Amino acid sequence: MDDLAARLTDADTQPGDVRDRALRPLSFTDFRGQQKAITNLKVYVEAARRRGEPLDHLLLSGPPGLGKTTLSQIVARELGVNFRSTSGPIISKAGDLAALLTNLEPNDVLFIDEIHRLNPVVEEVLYPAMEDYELDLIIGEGPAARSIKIDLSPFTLIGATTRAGLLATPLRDRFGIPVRLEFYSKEDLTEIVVRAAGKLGLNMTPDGAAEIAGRARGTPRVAGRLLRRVRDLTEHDGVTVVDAVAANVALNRLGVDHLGLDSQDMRYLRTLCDMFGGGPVGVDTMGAALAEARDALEDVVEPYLIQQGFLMRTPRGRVATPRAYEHIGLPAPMVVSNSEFFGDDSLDSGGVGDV
Ligand SMILES: Nc1ncnc2c1ncn2[C@@H]1O[C@H](COP(=O)(O)OP(=O)(O)OP(=O)(O)O)[C@@H](O)[C@H]1O
Ligand SMILES: [Mg+2]
Repeated sequence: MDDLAARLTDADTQPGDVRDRALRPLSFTDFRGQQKAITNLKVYVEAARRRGEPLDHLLLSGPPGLGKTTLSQIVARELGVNFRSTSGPIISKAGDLAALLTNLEPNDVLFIDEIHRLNPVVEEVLYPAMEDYELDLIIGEGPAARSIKIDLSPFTLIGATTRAGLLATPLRDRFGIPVRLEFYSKEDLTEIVVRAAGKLGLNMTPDGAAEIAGRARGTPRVAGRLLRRVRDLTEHDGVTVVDAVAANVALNRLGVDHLGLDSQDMRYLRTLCDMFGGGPVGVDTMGAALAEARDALEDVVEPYLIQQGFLMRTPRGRVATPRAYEHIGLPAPMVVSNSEFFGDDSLDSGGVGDV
């Protein structure tokens, strides 16, 4: 396969994405989608600002590229406070966190990205800080060790995570405002693309934007990346107005089909349906057939195929759905019984190595 890490359709951030910063919405008004979450957040932010108090601690969770970092910056800006940013794996010692916290001004936002990757020792320090704006630190070692308390300015912690399930319960419970970001509708993504095209100075029709939105896997980061590539290709071809036809031509050249599947996805589905009769087949076998690591398939290729109903993970291995056959233009096999899909009860995932 081509380099999985450099896929156009990958929701995770890539080195080229730094240019996206120019496209970042800077206010609630600029931010499209996530209607429910935004409506509530606006009310809380407004209330906190009016009272001159810090906003309650906010936990943003959801898949990569949906706007957690963007939204955190917007919240700080709308609150009119400083935005200090760090990330779970960077804070290795309690002292590092203490330094960050003691440098905050009243009501500032401290943003901790990938908060599920905080060191447990650091996490312990965070609890009293979040609850009472107090630091409990142990200075020294052995008999000379003593504990000291330091008062902190009131602040708002914004945690972001793609894996909310990995957060320790005591930490999760200390966030007054949990917000889960959802995949974007095609309509919202279309608006996002229209706006971003405007910022890039690209003459794009709403139809053209909708073509990109439909293939962006519900993810603004992917939409932005596709938009930039479409701009490159159409500019090169001397296209002055990017309408649906022009966008379509460019996207097909990029190898992203109308459902957002790229050549790697198609190769996965063809291998599963053609070579292995639609499964069930173990993921290690799929990995060997495609010359890919199991992890890469599980984390990078399969989630979107499952979400789109092309693939099922069963105790006996991967199984293609009729929709997968339809999409790659092969006749689906006759009826497959339930037991074939779900395997035997005794074959629980623990018992089968290659699932
Ligand atoms: N609602 C939105 N409207 C417009 N652009 C958006 C929106 N949400 C995200 N974006 C754009 O998508 C890109 C990715 O957003 P962001 O970095 O905030 O995602 P994230 O959830 O923090 O991802 P990760 O989990 O990888 O940290 C950014 O370039 C941002 O400008
Ligand atoms: Mg982020």
